[in-house]
Amino acid sequence: MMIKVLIDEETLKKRIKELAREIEEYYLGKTDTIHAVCILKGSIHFFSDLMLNIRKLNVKYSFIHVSSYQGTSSTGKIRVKSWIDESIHDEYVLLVEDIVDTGLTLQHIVRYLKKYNPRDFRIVSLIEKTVHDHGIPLDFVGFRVDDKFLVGYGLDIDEKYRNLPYIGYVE
Ligand SMILES: O=P(O)(O)OC[C@H]1O[C@H](OP(=O)(O)OP(=O)(O)O)[C@H](O)[C@@H]1O
Ligand SMILES: Nc1nc2[nH]cnc2c(=O)[nH]1
Repeated sequence: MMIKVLIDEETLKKRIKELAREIEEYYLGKTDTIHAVCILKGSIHFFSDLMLNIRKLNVKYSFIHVSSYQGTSSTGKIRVKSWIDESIHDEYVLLVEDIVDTGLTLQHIVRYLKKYNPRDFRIVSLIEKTVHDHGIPLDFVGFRVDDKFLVGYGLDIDEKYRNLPYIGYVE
């Protein structure tokens, strides 16, 4: 399969630093500690790089593992492989997602996380696809991309390409 570079390593790094500043700006004056929730597996690299750039806040980490894609299409069914406990109750929660496409994954996660009654609930996504009206208000977005199936920097096709250091698309 031919992979073309869409967002190179340097552009990713630069934008993630900017996102970290935007996120710090939002929380400073409200709280000194946030609770970041990483959605595995796709968000692993984004989560790690973003958190290493947040310098002005204490950050608690939690991890959720869900999946719904087979090949390049959503099965429409969200499989929850691992979940978190109620420790986000009354906390400033930042949900960290790599990509929002149909929005099904986030809709599911947000619905259940809100039952724990966090004090504040924000979402950051590295990429927002603009083809679907996914209907989820995203607080911080790295890049907006049209209808391409992306790989790399955590994103896969059947578990391949996650370790590419850039974001590419299949021709
Ligand atoms: O908005 P949606 O259409 O629901 O798509 C977005 C989700 O799809 C991918 O996860 P995937 O199911 O491939 O699992 P993975 O993160 O483990 O690769 C991606 O990491 C998002 O979580
Ligand atoms: N790898 C990958 N997973 C996705 N899940 C939803 N959209 C995408 C995409 O473009 N690439």
